[in-house]
Amino acid sequence: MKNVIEINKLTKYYGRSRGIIDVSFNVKEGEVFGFIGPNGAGKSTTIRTLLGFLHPTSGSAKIFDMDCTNESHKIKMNLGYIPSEVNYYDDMKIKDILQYSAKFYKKDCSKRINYLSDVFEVPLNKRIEELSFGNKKKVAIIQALLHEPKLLILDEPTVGLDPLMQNRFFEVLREENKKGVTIFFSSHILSEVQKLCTRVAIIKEGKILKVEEMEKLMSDNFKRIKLEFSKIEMVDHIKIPGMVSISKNERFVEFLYIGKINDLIKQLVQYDIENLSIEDPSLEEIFMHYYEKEVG
Ligand SMILES: Nc1ncnc2c1ncn2[C@@H]1O[C@H](COP(=O)(O)OP(=O)(O)OP(=O)(O)O)[C@@H](O)[C@H]1O
Repeated sequence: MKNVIEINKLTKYYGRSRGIIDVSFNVKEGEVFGFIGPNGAGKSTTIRTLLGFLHPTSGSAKIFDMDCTNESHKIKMNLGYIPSEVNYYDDMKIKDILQYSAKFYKKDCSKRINYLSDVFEVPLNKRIEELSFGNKKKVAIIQALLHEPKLLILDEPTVGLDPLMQNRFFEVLREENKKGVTIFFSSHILSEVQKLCTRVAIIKEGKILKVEEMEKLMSDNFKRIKLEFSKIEMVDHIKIPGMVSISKNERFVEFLYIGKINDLIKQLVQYDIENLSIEDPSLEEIFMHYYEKEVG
């Protein structure tokens, strides 16, 4: 499978302050790739460099094998971008904004505009100033999709959408992905990333901490263990190497376990346990774990 996005040692300094340092990863054709990190980690800097809005200090970024700085215009013919914040001229009608956008791609997008405005219930004849924040976001979504791009770069795309519209948006993304569209999905909402993405990059303080298949990230990581003891006194005696984030409540103990399940079971036989459950943690927990590990 060929790479749609190739980022190689990408570094961006804003004057003396760090944006991103030595960021390298690839996104393959047809992937739904998640990009996650805490505030100020460098997600927007990476995205803005991909879009040609920022020039890198060093390193390179390519989309469709074209340089993101020098060939941005050509790249954009096949790229759809949803920004986290949307700004439009207030007095323009939605249909005029969308038709104006469509002209850039030199193709007739009217059918697609009508289809998408039906899906997202966008009133094409209204002016921007009449719209709520969420409805403006929907206009940005249509704008990103109207020319049927091969790559979608999404920066916090669901912020402002109500749950119904979020679901519709995900349905549309799945449809697009089935048609072969590659999706680069940057989000703070980790449950969304977990639901949608097949691979994920974690960025922190400008550097990539990990690039991993979602399934592997979820299964190779720690597990969430829940134990129920027969007697409340036993709860205080539980001590197993590899247990972290422990919480105790009456006869119940919950913790995250890092290590081999076999080793855990060997340790558990010494306790009188009534019930046991082993679950995969959420992406949120994994993310917090990486974050805490780095900080601590
Ligand atoms: N225009 C700028 N001038 C100076 N520093 C900047 C500028 N834009 C971003 N930075 C710095 O670059 C670093 C990365 O910021 P960036 O906006 O890329 O992070 P982010 O991961 O998108 O954060 P958030 O999730 O809060 O949007 C931060 O330390 C930020 O302060």
